[in-house]
Amino acid sequence: MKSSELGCLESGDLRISGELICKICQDLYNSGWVTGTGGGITIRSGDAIVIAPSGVQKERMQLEHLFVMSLKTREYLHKPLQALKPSQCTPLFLAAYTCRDAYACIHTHSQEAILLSEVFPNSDYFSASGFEVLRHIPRGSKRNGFYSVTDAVKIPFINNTAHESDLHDSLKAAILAYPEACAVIVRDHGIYCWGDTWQDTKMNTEAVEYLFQAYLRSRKIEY
Ligand SMILES: CSCCC(=O)C(=O)COP(=O)(O)O
Ligand SMILES: [Zn+2]
Repeated sequence: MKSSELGCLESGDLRISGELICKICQDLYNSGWVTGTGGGITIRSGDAIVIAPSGVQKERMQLEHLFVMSLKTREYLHKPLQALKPSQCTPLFLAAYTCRDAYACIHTHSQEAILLSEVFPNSDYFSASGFEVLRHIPRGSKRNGFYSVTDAVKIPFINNTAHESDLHDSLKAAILAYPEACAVIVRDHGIYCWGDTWQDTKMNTEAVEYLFQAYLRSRKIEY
């Protein structure tokens, strides 16, 4: 790959963000959260956002597969030379950027999100209290502080749709309705989780998914 074919991904913060997207997707794959091309991540650099391509094995992506879009104009500043399409998650990622001024957003296809959808078939949100990991989950943004062990976190559910992009309106409504949530659960599909930096987004995702695992295992012990 000639470096000139990378366009604005060739150097600087955008290259760093692109390399992070490829590396973090390997981490997410190893956690079982982005298998079978599902899931993904976007990272912002100023007004530009770096987006993964659609329908590819996210754990095997390289810089030359990525897209760069202007958050302001929504025009693509760079597209890969290969015939790839931007992730179907792009409209959902944009909702996290515009509604929460996020600096990154992760979409997982975790099995725990699916199991919680079954445990709470009619609830508007998932709620849990009494777990130490709550201290690692921000109240929407770390600017608002973090939950305490005795607080009850609320993470909203939205119903899944036939196409990822059809989730946009319900995801945006849930983000706005639950200002103290840093994630939304898409029933029988996965989660969208965001943060004030890429590090916070990765940590928030790990904390939320850990909470789901601990909650589900604690219920299994009850039985
Ligand atoms: C087979 S996964 C269907 C799309 C989806 O839910 C997803 O998370 C990944 O979409 P992408 O366009 O990024 O492959
Ligand atoms: Zn998905």
